[in-house]
Amino acid sequence: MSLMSVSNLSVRLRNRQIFSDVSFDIGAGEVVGLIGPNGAGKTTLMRAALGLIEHGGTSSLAQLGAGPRAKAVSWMPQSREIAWPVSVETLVMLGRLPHLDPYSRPTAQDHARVDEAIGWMELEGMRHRTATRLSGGEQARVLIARVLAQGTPLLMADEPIAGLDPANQIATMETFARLAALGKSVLVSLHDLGLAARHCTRVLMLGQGGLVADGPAEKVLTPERLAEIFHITAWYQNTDQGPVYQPLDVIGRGPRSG
Ligand SMILES: Nc1ncnc2c1ncn2[C@@H]1O[C@H](COP(=O)(O)OP(=O)(O)OP(=O)(O)O)[C@@H](O)[C@H]1O
Repeated sequence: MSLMSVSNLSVRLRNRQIFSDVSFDIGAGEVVGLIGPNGAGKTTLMRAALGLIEHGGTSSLAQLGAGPRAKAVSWMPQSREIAWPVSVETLVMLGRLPHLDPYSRPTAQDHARVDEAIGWMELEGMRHRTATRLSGGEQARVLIARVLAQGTPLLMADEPIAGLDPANQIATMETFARLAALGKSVLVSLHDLGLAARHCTRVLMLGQGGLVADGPAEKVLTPERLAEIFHITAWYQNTDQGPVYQPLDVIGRGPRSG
């Protein structure tokens, strides 16, 4: 079953072609990592696929009306601003808005989804704290909980683990894997190639102008592509604890001194 499908997607911004001819499907049970250097167009691709910006080609999500789309996909943008000084619990409940009847209070099911999301992101101890007074990383985890509470089959998140400490980065990627085990899917942009290799079932690599590779990490993260697209070398080993990638050096610049 396809949860999203984009076909020949292209975006032009201010007379500059950001990417073109991007096509892929996401089925149930996938954690898809979207990688690419700064400016490659990861955010633009996700926003176009959601129908938030003008694009060429087709996207199944962009074709939905706002109501059905909010039940099909939850979206965590890169900006982490929390505008209102509400409690963590209230903020996570905002994820239930697409399901709430405007004239009635949240149901037991809404509360159960909020409790589940708070549990997944290990936020129980901060449930009653004011969200705007949390640290940047804590706020990010609350915002992830909000999209989890939305309970959609597909979650799309733009660099959700940026700014999280290593334990919370790993825990968040493991939460995505748990969602996939339940038949949901996640499309997540990230810069950490090691975490992408370890936790994503599939990796989409975006280069200047379009998609350059789509497949399992060990097939996508070849030395040639790391050199050509990311301008780095990396150490790779398939260990008994899974694949390990460690970026080593910038090609053409050599190690930095001082
Ligand atoms: N509103 C806009 N008008 C013009 N150009 C834009 C606009 N938004 C983004 N761009 C350009 O589109 C390109 C892709 O940007 P985008 O934010 O999608 O990249 P990204 O891969 O998400 O980058 P990063 O890893 O730095 O977050 C960049 O060159 C950017 O300058």
